[in-house]
Amino acid sequence: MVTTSISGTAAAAGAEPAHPLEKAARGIRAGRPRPHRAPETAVSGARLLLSGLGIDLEGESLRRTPERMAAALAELLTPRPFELTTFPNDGGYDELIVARGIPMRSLCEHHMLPFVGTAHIGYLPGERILGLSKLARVLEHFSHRPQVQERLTTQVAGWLQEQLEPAGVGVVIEAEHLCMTLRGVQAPGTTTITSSLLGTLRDDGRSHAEFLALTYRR
Ligand SMILES: Nc1nc2c(ncn2[C@@H]2O[C@H](COP(=O)(O)OP(=O)(O)OP(=O)(O)O)[C@@H](O)[C@H]2O)c(=O)[nH]1
Ligand SMILES: [Zn+2]
Repeated sequence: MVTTSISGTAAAAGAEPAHPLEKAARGIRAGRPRPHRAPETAVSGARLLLSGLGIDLEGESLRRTPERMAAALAELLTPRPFELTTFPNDGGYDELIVARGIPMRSLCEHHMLPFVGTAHIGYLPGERILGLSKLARVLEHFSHRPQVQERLTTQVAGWLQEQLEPAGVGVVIEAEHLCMTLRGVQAPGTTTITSSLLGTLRDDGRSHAEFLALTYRR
């Protein structure tokens, strides 16, 4: 079973906005808890960072921006808990199971900017098969932390191999790193492809080729 490893803490409430429409919107939202709150130290840090960059935080629109910014980052760094549901492989299914095109987003640990793309995750089953949604949940679990794409790819593959004990596992991720396309070298359109193949998918030529053919099909 996988459980949440990071949890947000309550941030200080922002000043009550003056505009009646905004008050009404807050009233509508009041029935449900804000999904993510960042610690006050993170809110203070965001305020300091923005001020240091010369951004004027006075005024209704920007007054709560440090709180929102810290909460947004907390959201991106907090995986949702889930249970790993598996079933007996009663039918003796022994071909590949591949979830293609799973959307992924994570934060590059060097710049704390998003990298965004798709993942293809598959395995060759052993004694048990996995609830299909769990392939996407495992990806989300390892995406919600400061990451590099290579580590994310190997963590997802390694974890599935360890927990499910299949005959083989394959993970391919293709992502755009905003730190590379929006800033710095500014190479728009560049995507990075990483892969991790374990067990039969690594060692057996036919399985290896079949997995890559399935994942690279457009
Ligand atoms: N290997 C790897 N590198 C990454 C990943 N995400 C970002 N990077 C790179 O991390 C490197 C950090 O390099 P630095 O030279 O310290 O940072 P920088 O001065 O901002 O570099 P530029 O991005 O080239 O402007 C950059 O080359 C990024 O492209 C990733 O997932 N994997
Ligand atoms: Zn980066």
